Amino acid sequence: MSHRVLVEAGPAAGVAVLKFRNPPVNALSLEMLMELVISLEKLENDKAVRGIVITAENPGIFLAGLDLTEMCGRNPAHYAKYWEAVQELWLRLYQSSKVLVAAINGACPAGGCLASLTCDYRVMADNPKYTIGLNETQLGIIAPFWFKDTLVNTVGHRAAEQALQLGTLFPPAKALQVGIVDQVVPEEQLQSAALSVMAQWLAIPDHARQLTKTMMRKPTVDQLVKQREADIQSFVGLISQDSIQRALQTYLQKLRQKKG
Ligand SMILES: CCCCCCCCC/C=C/C(=O)SCCNC(=O)CCNC(=O)[C@H](O)C(C)(C)COP(=O)(O)OP(=O)(O)OC[C@H]1O[C@@H](n2cnc3c(N)ncnc32)[C@H](O)[C@@H]1OP(=O)(O)O
Repeated sequence: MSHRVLVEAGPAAGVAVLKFRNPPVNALSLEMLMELVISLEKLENDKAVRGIVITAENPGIFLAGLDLTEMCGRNPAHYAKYWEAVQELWLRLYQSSKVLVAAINGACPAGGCLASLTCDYRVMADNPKYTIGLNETQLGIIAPFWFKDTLVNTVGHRAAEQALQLGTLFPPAKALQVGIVDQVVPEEQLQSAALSVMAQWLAIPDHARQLTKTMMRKPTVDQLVKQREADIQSFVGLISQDSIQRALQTYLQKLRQKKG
């Protein structure tokens, strides 16, 4: 049974809705990653499902990204296991044969942004409190090459370079301008807008759309597939460094103090 991921039949035939529900912030813990991978595998094998809307159960936070506590103060074996799960989720999402539409109803930093970038289309709620982007540099860490490639494939090289170096978190209107999201709609219309876009994509014959998607994405996927183990080792090496651990601890501390 999945606790952190809710899968519901959508209101339209052939559409499922996958909802994140991992309080307080929908961080991608190891358990959450594993549950997502299992849910996606089930959906992938379900012939009745042609499209998946991905959203958060509770508006406010779409996905807070990777769980920082999985990357702090753990041992190398844990880091390796965690990173393999992050890779696995990206591979499942990016290679999904289904139409994926992200209905972004909250904050969407780093790993959250990455997850939405694997979708075929992103609709974001027009709430200035919500931001989206790969903000890794702001944490003193570096987005791995396949995070970078996913962004480049979406917004182009120049916009990706600037966004990545600055670790920019874009509010909705700016995100639309840069092309990180495809559409911004009033918050109360988010789900209906996502479903209406889904209907447009589902009007295309599956096999033609799927082969086209594979053609577009395969070179990026192959880059990771051919060096998965090296990518894990590189992550473990970097994340274990004292300076990186200190940077992450400081960032977590800042998040916690923000409240007091
Ligand atoms: C060179 C080397 C390269 C090595 C290569 C490294 C590559 C790694 C790539 C990394 C990818 C990532 O996704 S890194 C993660 C990036 N994520 C972020 O920067 C998001 C940080 N979070 C936020 O901005 C905010 O929390 C936000 C999501 C907007 C929600 O704000 P709110 O005010 O509603 O809630 P908060 O009070 O801030 O948070 C509630 C609690 O959740 C915790 N929390 C928040 N985000 C968390 C997170 N991602 N992981 C764990 N815990 C988190 C807070 O600490 C609080 O804990 P308590 O105080 O204890 O209750």
